[in-house]
Amino acid sequence: MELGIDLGTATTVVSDVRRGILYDEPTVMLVRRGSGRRERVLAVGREAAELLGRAPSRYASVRPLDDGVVTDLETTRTYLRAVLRAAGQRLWRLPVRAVVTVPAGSSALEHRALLEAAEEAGIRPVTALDEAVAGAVGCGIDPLERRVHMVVDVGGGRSEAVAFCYGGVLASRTSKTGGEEMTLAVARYLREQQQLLVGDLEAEALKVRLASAGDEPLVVQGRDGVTGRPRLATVPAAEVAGALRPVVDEVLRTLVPCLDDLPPQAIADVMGEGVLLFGGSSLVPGLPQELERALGLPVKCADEPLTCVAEGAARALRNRALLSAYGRR
Ligand SMILES: Nc1ncnc2c1ncn2[C@@H]1O[C@H](COP(=O)(O)OP(=O)(O)OP(=O)(O)O)[C@@H](O)[C@H]1O
Repeated sequence: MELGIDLGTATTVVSDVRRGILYDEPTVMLVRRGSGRRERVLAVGREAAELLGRAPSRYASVRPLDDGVVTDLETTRTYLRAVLRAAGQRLWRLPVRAVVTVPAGSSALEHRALLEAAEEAGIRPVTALDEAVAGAVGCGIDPLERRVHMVVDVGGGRSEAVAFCYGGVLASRTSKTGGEEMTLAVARYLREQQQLLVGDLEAEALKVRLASAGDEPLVVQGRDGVTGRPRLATVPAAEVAGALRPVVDEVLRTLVPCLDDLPPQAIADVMGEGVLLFGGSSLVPGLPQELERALGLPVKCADEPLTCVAEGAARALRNRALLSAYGRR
């Protein structure tokens, strides 16, 4: 199997060179931790997310990444094994080689930890590639060109702006703010303005529904903050959007100065071509327009903002020149 693996803070996407997307589920697993015994995985991905808050107390939910970075080697290895099984590796019993993506702002130690966990999970050879470069490849850009390209990736745990050309990164900026902060902002708004307590899953679902709500009010279920009883609330879409605004502003404030590090010719290239935008949180209504205004440059949204990174990583696997220029070992 030749895989591109986008191991994101919120979502893990696995793409196979020939078969396309094999796995696209939340980055979470449910494990049983016994005294002295090894961790046993009860569920991974969507199934684990659905059991959050419902599973018996001897099970623990584990998220292997924090702000896009591996927190624990053993947990990440166990998680990757479970993902490969769910993606059908056991069925085919094929050796796996892969490109795994890492944030451009991750340190050598951080990406080495991910590579080590992947190797221990049986993925060999494995190369790390910046998410921004992989996403660009997934959208049909050739990062080996002389022309400068700039991409903005607004993900779950972090957001990045990266400019690159001719096999090298020219400038990058990282914000440890993304979709998860936006979800927290929605939950805070419901608690403070609507006196409604909701879990992370409900708050995230409300945030995602905003993209298709237009001006229609949104209905959300939770627990009344005063009586503790279940209650439905109808909230104006504009108020939910307003709750997201400070988080979006914070992301833009950190990413836009990436332009300051570029020479004038590079800006001219980006101006001609436009900035490519992807990542799940780029789907927040109005974000592309806000980014365009803040950068003063045209912004193009990826057709597949949630899967282009994994698809690009899988494609990069067969491009030796690209991997020797941008790959990290
Ligand atoms: N329609 C939508 N509107 C708003 N946010 C969305 C939408 N769809 C997905 N998201 C958010 O996108 C985020 C996941 O995006 P993505 O998969 O690009 O991030 P990731 O790769 O998991 O994280 P990171 O790159 O930060 O490690 C989640 O926070 C999710 O709530």
